[in-house]
Amino acid sequence: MTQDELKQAVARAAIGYVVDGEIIGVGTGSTANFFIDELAAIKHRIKGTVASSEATAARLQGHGIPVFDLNEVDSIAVYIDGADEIDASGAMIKGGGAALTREKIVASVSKSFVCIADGSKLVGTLGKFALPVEVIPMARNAVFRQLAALGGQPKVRVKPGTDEPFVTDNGGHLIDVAGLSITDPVGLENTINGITGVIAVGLFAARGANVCLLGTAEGVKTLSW
Ligand SMILES: O=C(CO)[C@H](O)[C@H](O)COP(=O)(O)O
Repeated sequence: MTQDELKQAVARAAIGYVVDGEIIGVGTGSTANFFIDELAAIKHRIKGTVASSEATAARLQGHGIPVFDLNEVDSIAVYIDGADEIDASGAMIKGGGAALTREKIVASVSKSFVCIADGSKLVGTLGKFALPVEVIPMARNAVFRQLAALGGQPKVRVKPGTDEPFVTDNGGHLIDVAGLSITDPVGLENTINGITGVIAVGLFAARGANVCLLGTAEGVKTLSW
């Protein structure tokens, strides 16, 4: 099976976690896009969605699926999203698609987090994928120096084909930190959250996944915490 077929399989399996009549939180990225396309077929069963990025909102709306502003919503039944890496405890690195801050916000008000990922995303120790950190633009270099002091190799994410910093949906800049071996995900999440100028770090450990639907050649495996 191709990686896209594995992503499609977990996206389809995630439909089983959609709660009828409720608001569903929807993540960002290629796996989440497969999920949105599956959700379109059962859109009449849900009240609507909250999107974790402008791109996700546009895809949902393109399917005629209602998208609510988070400020209009009291609670979200389930949040369904991909990951760049997930470990055996359900801790994740996210933000390869630049949506980490809104993903973290939507996940934080959701009753459960269902991670959908192809099998390549399951790792023993987080950190092979460079850890994204969203920062306030004026603090970019100050945060960069503090991230370097933690032992990684930070790099400012740029707009494709330019030397200009990439700008997120929130107007933030991104620093991707390579070379970290994250043996204490909750501790590192707290440490990076404590750096002034950081908007959010793409470590989802204090609040990790409750379920992971993992696409493998042998079928979709379910991990739960
Ligand atoms: O965190 C994310 C976006 O900010 C995505 O969930 C993550 O990058 C995985 O993407 P994909 O499903 O395309 O592999």
